[in-house]
Amino acid sequence: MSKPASPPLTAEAFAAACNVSRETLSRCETYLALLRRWQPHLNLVGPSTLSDPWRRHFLDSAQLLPLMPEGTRVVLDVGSGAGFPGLVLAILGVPEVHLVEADQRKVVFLREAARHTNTTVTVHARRLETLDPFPVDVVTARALAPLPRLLDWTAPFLEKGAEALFLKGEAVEEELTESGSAWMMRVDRFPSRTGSSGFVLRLGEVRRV
Ligand SMILES: C[S@@+](CC[C@H](N)C(=O)[O-])C[C@H]1O[C@@H](n2cnc3c(N)ncnc32)[C@H](O)[C@@H]1O
Repeated sequence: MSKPASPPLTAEAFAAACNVSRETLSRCETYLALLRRWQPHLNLVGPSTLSDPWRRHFLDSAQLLPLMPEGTRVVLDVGSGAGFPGLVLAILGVPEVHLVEADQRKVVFLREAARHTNTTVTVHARRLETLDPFPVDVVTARALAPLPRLLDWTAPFLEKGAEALFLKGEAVEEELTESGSAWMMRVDRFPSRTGSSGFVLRLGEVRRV
């Protein structure tokens, strides 16, 4: 028998699960309201995910925070789209967040969402492959590319010592196997806290073989 679907996570349950203050939750609510307003025009996220946004987007993003190395200051989120996970991490207090997004219309949304939520982020309106590397502590990505391509694209940052936190689906083992011949790295997997069949993949000491 298949697992019954969980009821949608409430904003309050998200806040309790992630230890989010009332003020921070209110900024997340502002972000979600803007996302709902822009969604019909830009199709920013899968439409069905908006029936459970606190689980599918906010908890999915926020679960990365406790997996970051202590003292993390700078996060680079690649292929940010509507801002998941990067903008949520900035709202939750990561001091310096860089969002990389190639689609100019999504870039406009990201800048508006940052303005409406009073969040300081740097939005790089370009393809990741054209971004000159700079020191970052953590690289994040969700739904951008299969692992081998993701590693190629983010290597300039990871080979300088950054850790990766990639949100991955259930095919994570196949993706790791495909990457294995080209990369040496420390790998940790964490089952998604959203209850999906996905994983957070944490990679460190990434080196090309
Ligand atoms: C499927 S969406 C995922 C967006 C977001 N991370 C999420 O999970 O909701 C992938 C995003 O990556 C952007 N993108 C794809 N290739 C890119 C690249 N090489 N550099 C920067 N952005 C890219 C696309 O424009 C799109 O917004």
